[in-house]
Amino acid sequence: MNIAFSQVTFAYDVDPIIKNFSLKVTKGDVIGIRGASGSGKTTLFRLLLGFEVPDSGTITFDGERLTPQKLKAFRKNTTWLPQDLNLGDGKVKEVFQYPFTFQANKSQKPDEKKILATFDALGLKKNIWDIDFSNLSTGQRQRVGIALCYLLNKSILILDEPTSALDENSKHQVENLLFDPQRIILSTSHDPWWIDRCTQIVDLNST
Ligand SMILES: Nc1ncnc2c1ncn2[C@@H]1O[C@H](COP(=O)(O)OP(=O)(O)OP(=O)(O)O)[C@@H](O)[C@H]1O
Repeated sequence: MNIAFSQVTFAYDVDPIIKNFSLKVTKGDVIGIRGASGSGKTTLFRLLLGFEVPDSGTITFDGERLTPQKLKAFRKNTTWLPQDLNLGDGKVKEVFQYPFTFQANKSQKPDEKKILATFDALGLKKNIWDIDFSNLSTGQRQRVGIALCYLLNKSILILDEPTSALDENSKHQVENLLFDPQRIILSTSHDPWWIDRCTQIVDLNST
């Protein structure tokens, strides 16, 4: 499994946000993208997921360009965890199940026991099960999102600042749950702890 950006340039308007950007990623890689606010970190993910199209250059998955059909296969293998996850209205026990109702995720549907064991590993208490997702703290929402990433069990993870609201113990749990030699992780992070654990660091300030 591999992903490659080759000489990718992209502008929303006139000035390119991404200029001649190249990156090769293979199974087992944990990519840490850092850069100032507005340097284009989220834009890179949007290009990869096909929400934007490069003005020039190519993005490939397993050596093939991301045509609409290839993109479908790519997204099926991918979970994107945004920095401020919003699972919608409802108690955690309701909204957490929602992604598992999608066709691509049905086979991974966990039972309550497995979900609560994952929550426990991330230091989330059982009582959050009955709390409205929107009433959770930022750090709790982030850990619920990490639990979701773990249980969806996809081979590509796109993580936006995955440890920004976590204490050190929770960070170790994230590493235990998500790092996998069979998986690609693409992340943005300003957290030195996380960056230290990345196999490749991309600095958008210097491109
Ligand atoms: N849909 C859009 N239309 C026009 N400009 C956009 C759009 N989305 C983002 N931009 C601009 O593109 C630049 C890069 O934005 P992007 O969100 O990729 O940065 P970022 O590095 O992820 O920032 P942050 O760390 O603040 O999340 C910014 O100047 C932003 O204003």
